[in-house]
Amino acid sequence: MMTAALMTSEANWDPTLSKLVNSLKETESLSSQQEMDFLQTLLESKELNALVNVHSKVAKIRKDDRLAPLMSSSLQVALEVLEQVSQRCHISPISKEIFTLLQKPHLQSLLCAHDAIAQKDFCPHLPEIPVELDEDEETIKIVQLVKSNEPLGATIKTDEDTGKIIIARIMHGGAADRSGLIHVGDEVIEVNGINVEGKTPNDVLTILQNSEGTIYFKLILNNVSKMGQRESKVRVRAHFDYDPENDPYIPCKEAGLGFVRGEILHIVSQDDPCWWQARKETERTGGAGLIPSRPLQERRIMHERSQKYKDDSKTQSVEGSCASICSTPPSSPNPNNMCHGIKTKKIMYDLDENDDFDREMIATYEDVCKLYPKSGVFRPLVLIGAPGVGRNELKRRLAAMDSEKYRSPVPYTTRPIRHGEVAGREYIFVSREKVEADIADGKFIEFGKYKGHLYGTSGESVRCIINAGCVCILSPHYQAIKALRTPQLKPFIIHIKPPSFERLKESRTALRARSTFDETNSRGFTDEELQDMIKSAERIDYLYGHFFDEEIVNDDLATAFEQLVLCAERAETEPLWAPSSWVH
Ligand SMILES: Nc1ncnc2c1ncn2[C@@H]1O[C@H](COP(=O)(O)OP(=O)(O)OP(=O)(O)O)[C@@H](O)[C@H]1O
Repeated sequence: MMTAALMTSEANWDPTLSKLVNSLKETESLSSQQEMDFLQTLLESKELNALVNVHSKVAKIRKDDRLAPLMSSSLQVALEVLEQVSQRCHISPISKEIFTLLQKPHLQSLLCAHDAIAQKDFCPHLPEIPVELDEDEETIKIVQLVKSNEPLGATIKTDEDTGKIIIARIMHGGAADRSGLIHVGDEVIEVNGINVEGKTPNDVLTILQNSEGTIYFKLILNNVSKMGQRESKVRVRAHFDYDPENDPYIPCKEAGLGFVRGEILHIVSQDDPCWWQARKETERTGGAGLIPSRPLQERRIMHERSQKYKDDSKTQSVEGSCASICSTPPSSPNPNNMCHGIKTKKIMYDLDENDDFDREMIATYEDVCKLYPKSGVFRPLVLIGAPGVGRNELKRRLAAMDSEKYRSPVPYTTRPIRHGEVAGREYIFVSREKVEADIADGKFIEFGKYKGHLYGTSGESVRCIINAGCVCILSPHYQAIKALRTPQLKPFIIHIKPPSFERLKESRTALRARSTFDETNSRGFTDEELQDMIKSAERIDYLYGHFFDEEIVNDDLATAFEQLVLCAERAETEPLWAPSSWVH
């Protein structure tokens, strides 16, 4: 026979398939010749035979205990080891080697593939066989839950079309979720024997609040969404403070999750367009809470701003008086500059509109990932702060501590070279045309104008320092944050803040600080300048607070410097949260 001849000629033909083909002609129940032909073609196909062969081999290998994986989370373990050894890299060469090895993308991909196989992630995930339900037939279920101090972790609402009470959401990890008995979309018919038809969600809530011990729900199951909800892996950094107690629109205050700006949140569900479910990264156990979704929060901010602008236009705000932002020219790395009395001047940055633009930026949540330190490549340290607060003083001290390691780029200027200056030491002296062209090409990370001359720092000079394996320290004008915060530079940004007015005055007087608002640096700060410093710091915090990795209050200089050294060490050795776009 043709079939038998074809099959026996193939050395690796699966015997089960041959048997099936041979038994086909004996099958009388298949009356249709068309069906017989179809089956015969399928069973004789090379593709099916190859698949069956692979399957048999995998099944055989899986029986061999020696090949059983020891664990299915090797990548996770590797990342944990990475985190541990990262703190020891600078003291142990072995740790450093392990650190470099574990960072290799090939090794991580290998572990990832291993885990996928160990978790049998290759098995097909077939959809559940649908239960054939009569259209009119409803599945009614009595669910029994014991009331405790823990909230139920579910919210209800009135269905807009039917007016029935339905389960609106189940909080991840909450009591309802863990019970596995209640699902989104289930219709509530009775609570503790009380029919809820025609009642509002608040009525139902009152019934629940007044119940003691066991609570019975009579539910009509929603057959569509019985599948378990999967947790998303998204982590975000909150760019605003949120307190559910003060939110009149949250569907259920008790289910809300409050947080402050800068906290890292694990978003476990984004199913609802308005209310996400999240957990704090630092509190890994317990149920999730409700937070406003990004689109909802953006709409709220837009609304608040339009209200504020309306009010502002009525009462000419004093804001206008601090619209022009002052800063010193990018200071040179000349070690002589470490002494007081060097030329520090006011520069009027031509970026006032930019400042308004920053105010327009809608900061809600930023997707973040852990950024692991790379040996030999240091993140630039960026010191942001109000003019005169002490950024350059701290920068100079860091460079003085280890001048081989901590370096600042030499700024460019269009002003003529002065007596005693060395080209390339204090400044790189260039023509106005060149600076203007470079600014237009986006080559400067910061620039400003003073007495008709341009000053600026080029991105290239920053990259040179990084590529030389040094830590680049920058103290730019705060508007430079946007240009600096790129996946290429991955800066570690520190806000140097002034202390209270009293402490500011006391500390600056004690060390005979020189005012940077005075061209000749011949006097101390006036009270007004110190007040301006505090106001300016508040403004910087308002505009850019969400971008800061750390904050240092520059009260006692020695303490502030110690904190800066610790920050520098953290940036070098610890895996830290950073925008996802910097990691992927
Ligand atoms: N914690 C402190 N206590 C006392 N004096 C300080 C402190 N920090 C800085 N100073 C002094 O304050 C003055 C201004 O500091 P610095 O030049 O570093 O300010 P800056 O932030 O770089 O200002 P600008 O942006 O205007 O250049 C200097 O004389 C400095 O020595």
